[in-house]
Amino acid sequence: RKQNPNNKRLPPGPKGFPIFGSLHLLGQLPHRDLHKLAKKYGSIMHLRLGLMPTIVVSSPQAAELFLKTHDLVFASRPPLQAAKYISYEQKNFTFAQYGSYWRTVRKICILELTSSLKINYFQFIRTEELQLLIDCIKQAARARGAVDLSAKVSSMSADITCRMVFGKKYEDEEFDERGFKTVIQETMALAATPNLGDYIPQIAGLDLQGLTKRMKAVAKVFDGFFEKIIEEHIQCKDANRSKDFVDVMLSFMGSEETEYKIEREHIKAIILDMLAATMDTSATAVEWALSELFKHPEILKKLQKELENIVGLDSMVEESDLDNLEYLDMVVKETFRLHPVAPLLLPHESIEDCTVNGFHIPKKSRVIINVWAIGRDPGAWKEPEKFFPERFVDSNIDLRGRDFQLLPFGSGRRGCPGMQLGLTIVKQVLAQLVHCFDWELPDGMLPEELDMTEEFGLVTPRAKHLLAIPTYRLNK
Ligand code: HEM
Repeated sequence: RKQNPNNKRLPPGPKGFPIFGSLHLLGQLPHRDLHKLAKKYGSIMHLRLGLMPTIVVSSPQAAELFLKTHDLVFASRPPLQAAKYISYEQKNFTFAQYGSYWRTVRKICILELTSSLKINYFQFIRTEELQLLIDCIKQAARARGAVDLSAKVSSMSADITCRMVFGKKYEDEEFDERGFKTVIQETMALAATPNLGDYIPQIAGLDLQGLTKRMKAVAKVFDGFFEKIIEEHIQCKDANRSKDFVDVMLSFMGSEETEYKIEREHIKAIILDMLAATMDTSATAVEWALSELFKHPEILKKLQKELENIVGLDSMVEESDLDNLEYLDMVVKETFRLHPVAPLLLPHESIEDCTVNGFHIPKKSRVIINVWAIGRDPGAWKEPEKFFPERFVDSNIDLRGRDFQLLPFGSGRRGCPGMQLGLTIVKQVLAQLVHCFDWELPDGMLPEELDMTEEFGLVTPRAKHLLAIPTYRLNK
């Protein structure tokens, strides 16, 4: 039983070494390491990572205590090095500390980007970009060539995001010689790499891992790009151009309307947030769903049958069909259960001391919700390792954060504000790819041979890109 200096009972957990604590217990896939540790120490576990008290939550019941019962106490974010160097000293929204700035920005973003009204308004962008992807895959089908689905879906997702946020697409070269997608991915990877400076702040300045240097380099690329976009928006005199997210954010610049004066740096930080939050998340979910379907051809067939019955082989899937596709909904839920896009959500931080389940949780503890482990909790799920969408037949469990055994979008105050938009993109893209094409793995690979290794990051995609050969299957 661990005690803190005031004799209050901390949750159980490994003892750890002086200074480094239990950092050595985390490897390449921390969600799996933490899952193993939770099996030994319990669903509310205390670790010291470096000098930082960290609480790891690994069951639906425990998640409910942190994200619902005591939601307000755990609604802040820790000050991470990545937010400092990449997100303009934490001026962004995703990593903002709990308080009125975060509240204001959250309100603006929901109103301008993720409300039902805006989701409907942006529908034409999703339809056009998805059509381009389907046309490109049709060409590959004619040539009997393999398609890099990971690359194609994520580049389409980047184009959708750019059009919603900036009002237009940018060519990769306009951004940086490495391309948009690569730099965003490097940024996400940098943000997710355990940074000694986050755990032992006293040595952050030494940059022992060279991460600060790399973060400053990507931040410079983004800054140049955002400056260009902001200038383009300010200079544009076309009165007929419809307003995009950047225009809206610019209209708040310098305004006294909000409690905080929103400056150029805030806007750049928030734009980056929106790009990072939208681009990779939906594409990664589609990539995992397709991987599971290719691994389970009978489930793929069943989904195609549903699409045939509801949509028919004479037409493509419309967004208005999505509500009628029950099996698609189950496939998406099952994918999120086994492959939550952000397996540890984003880190939360406690605003004050709190007692949870009899355990003392000190102020400024970092709280990690291991939704990857929760999706595999044998107390909540039968045969948890099995990909089995039918488990959702006659079940009310949904993805909205009310059912704590399935939390791919988090829950409570810090839950994902883009869930509806993300789900619409994931379902529509997945349904269209499965409806328009039959798929075969390349080089005679058998479904069971498909590699499912993950690459951990804030967003955790497949380690190896997903390749498959399409055959067009619609009548026209
Ligand atoms: C499939 C798609 C998506 C998934 C799986 C996803 C998942 C998540 C998760 C797990 C969190 C962290 C929740 C927490 O820390 O408790 C989050 C936060 C967030 N998401 Fe999403 N997301 C998706 C799409 C989007 C989209 C399309 C947007 C739109 C702009 C968005 C914007 C955000 C923002 C701004 C936050 C930070 C919220 C805050 O700190 O208050 N997400 N998302």
